[in-house]
Amino acid sequence: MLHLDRTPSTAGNKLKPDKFHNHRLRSKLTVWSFLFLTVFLVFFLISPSPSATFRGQSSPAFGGPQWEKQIVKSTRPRSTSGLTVLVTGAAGFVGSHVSLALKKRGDGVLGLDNFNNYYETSLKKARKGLLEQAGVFVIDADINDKSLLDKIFNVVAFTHVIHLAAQAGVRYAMQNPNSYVDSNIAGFVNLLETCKSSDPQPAIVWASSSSVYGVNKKVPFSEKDRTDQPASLYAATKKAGEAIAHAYNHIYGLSITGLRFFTVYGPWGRPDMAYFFFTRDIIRGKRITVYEAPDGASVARDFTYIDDIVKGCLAALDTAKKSTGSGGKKKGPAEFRIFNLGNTTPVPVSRLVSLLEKILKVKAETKVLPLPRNGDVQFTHANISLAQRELGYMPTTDLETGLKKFVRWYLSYYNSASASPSRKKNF
Ligand SMILES: O=C(O)[C@H]1O[C@H](OP(=O)(O)OP(=O)(O)OC[C@H]2O[C@@H](n3ccc(=O)[nH]c3=O)[C@H](O)[C@@H]2O)[C@H](O)[C@@H](O)[C@@H]1O
Repeated sequence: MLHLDRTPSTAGNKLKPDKFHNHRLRSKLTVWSFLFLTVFLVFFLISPSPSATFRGQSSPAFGGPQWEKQIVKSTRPRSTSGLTVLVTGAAGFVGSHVSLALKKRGDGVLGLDNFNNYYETSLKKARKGLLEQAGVFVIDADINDKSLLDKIFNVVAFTHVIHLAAQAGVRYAMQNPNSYVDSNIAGFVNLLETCKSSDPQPAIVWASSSSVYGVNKKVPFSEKDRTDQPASLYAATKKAGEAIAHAYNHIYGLSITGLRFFTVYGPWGRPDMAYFFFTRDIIRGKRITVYEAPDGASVARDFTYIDDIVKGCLAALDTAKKSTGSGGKKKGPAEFRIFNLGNTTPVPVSRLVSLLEKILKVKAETKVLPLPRNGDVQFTHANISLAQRELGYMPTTDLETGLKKFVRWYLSYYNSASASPSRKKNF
């Protein structure tokens, strides 16, 4: 309040110069504030937002001679007839198995994975550990990072790309729809953009899904059946992927093979899948929810064991014809294929539960609920005659045998995980 006391009580001539001075000061301040705001706005507009960083900016950590050396070493095939393959989603379930199988038979392999936290990242890191032991270098990056992809393709002339990076899971799409669009559509387009511009263009094999058959009633599902009735956003993005793949094949001469996987399970699997969390919950004595169809009919899946899927993936790579274009220009028609990779023996979910009870020797606490409208379909069943004919694909593992292998892995992985930090068991 003291300053108020010092204010002249009467206005007079003495006030005039002050008034003038104050006015100039105010204009100066206005100009400077305006300049400051402009600079701030310009800076704000040109600096990348967090989502832009996710969608396309390259991390400065990538690059340099040491990094390139690791890539070259990892992608060098053992013999001149070997493939040079980029595996996206390499720290994922199918990706890690496929990467190891390729490396084991002598192909050159580079892995790419964004290690997102859709499920426990420690499991993804453990898979990466196995790949590193086998000599596969895995880059921690997103398929939406265009400049990173371009950098990798500048270092290596890939003969093949197997694209397994995706946002998986049918039910999670209701919680996080954008994640499906980012990975399964935007990310796929980004990868195809790099592939189409590269010289030579690689042949591409990628993971579609049995879910594209949606609410179809005719079984077994054949590649010729309609796929325009998806029951989940996940299925819709996989169907969109198939359409996008066709466009890139048509315009740029990319050789593309889509594989419709049917509920793949096995060791090093995905914790978001029913067989995996049923096992965990049964062991812990936690109640599991088993869905049944509204009319009391069973809900069934054509569960397919991981080793069978890996054989299908390798056969798809080996039989893929070369892309015909180069540097973004088509030079002739290129191969476009789609195959079902299933087991051909649908099993009710109730049977999955009783098999787990038998293997674990624990009675499951179950709650039966009608199949909710959350993206799940009532049944899947693959007709695999096309894959049989063209790829020599023949699944050999029934659900009980596969689940035994899964449970053995599960117990050893999680027991040793709690006992020691190193979980370097072999596949
Ligand atoms: O075939 C495919 O393409 C898809 O297979 C699986 O999807 P899904 O077959 O639904 O596998 P789970 O989520 O493991 O469900 C298996 C079965 O268990 C049932 N379920 C699931 C969860 C639950 O709490 N209770 C239950 O009975 C489901 O209705 C379904 O019939 C994968 O999660 C998808 O990523 C993949 O694309």
